[in-house]
Amino acid sequence: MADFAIETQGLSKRFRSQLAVDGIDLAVPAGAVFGFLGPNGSGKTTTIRMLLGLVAASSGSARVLGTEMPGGVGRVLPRVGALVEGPAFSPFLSGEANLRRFDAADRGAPGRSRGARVAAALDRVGLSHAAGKKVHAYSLGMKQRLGLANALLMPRDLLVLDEPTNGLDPQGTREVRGLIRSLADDGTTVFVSSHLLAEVEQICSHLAVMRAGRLVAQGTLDEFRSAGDASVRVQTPDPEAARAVLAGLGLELEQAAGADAAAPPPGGALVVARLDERPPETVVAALVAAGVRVRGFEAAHASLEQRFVDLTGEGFDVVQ
Ligand SMILES: Nc1ncnc2c1ncn2[C@@H]1O[C@H](COP(=O)(O)OP(=O)(O)OP(=O)(O)O)[C@@H](O)[C@H]1O
Repeated sequence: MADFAIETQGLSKRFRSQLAVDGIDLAVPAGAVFGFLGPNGSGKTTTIRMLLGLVAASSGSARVLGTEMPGGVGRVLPRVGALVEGPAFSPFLSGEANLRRFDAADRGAPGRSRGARVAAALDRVGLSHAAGKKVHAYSLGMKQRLGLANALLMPRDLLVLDEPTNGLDPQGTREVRGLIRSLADDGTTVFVSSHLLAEVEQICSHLAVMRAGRLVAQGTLDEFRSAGDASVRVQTPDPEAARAVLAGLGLELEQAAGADAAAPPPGGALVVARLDERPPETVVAALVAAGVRVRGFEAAHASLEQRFVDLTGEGFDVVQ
């Protein structure tokens, strides 16, 4: 198996005057749960469509499961489960009948075991109870689950999911997260796009961030977490003295979010400064040496959310 499940070089897509995807170099390690994050319109779906051979790239190259696309599409796609803009289900057939039709269209899927395969896929996405219901009576979330079940009919090496929790309620979202985790535990590489930071943060081992067609960052979740600016937060009854010590060390003081200078909390006021390269313990030592009473001390990197706002220039919907 290739080291990378997906690899692109300079992959671009132009729609008339608009460069929807602008020369991206993606590297999705085999076995990763890879979050493809970006605001609406940043080029995620267009990238996914190029990876699956649904739309031709304007320039650049893409390898999926070690095979050049779109040339290898016939060999690669049977190993890839995809959920992209919901498959075209027939509204007047039941969920089960729809899945049977999709399964029958897959030449690699043996007919004898079709019933068991369809039942297992429905069960995996929690739709067994609605198997016989016609799809036009499904809610958006149920249709989304059916799309997932379709992607899961056969064992896959790679799952490509475009906004898989779109339309799901919080319970459904949790279930899909759990499902993605269990698939990843089975060794499947999962490439999942989202505009919800909270969603990918909880399930992904790796992230890439898109902004206006460009890939602005990619790496492991841990790399993202430790890449942001760090700060120190000091809880003290001597805020003025603490500020003087921090400023004396050359650290830039920041406004403490939520701190109310007029009414310091019983534990003392919160003093926050941006940390440079020095180890945080040297800051504690300087505070103590200056006689500042330290009741609480925390050195932390900027939140992942702040990092994404910095990278994309806009906020993410972090509520889910
Ligand atoms: N077929 C098309 N013709 C013209 N422009 C398109 C086409 N498909 C996408 N675009 C444009 O390309 C840009 C990127 O769209 P894309 O759907 O890839 O973004 P996205 O990150 O998936 O956003 P969303 O989360 O809203 O789906 C958008 O400005 C979109 O309007």
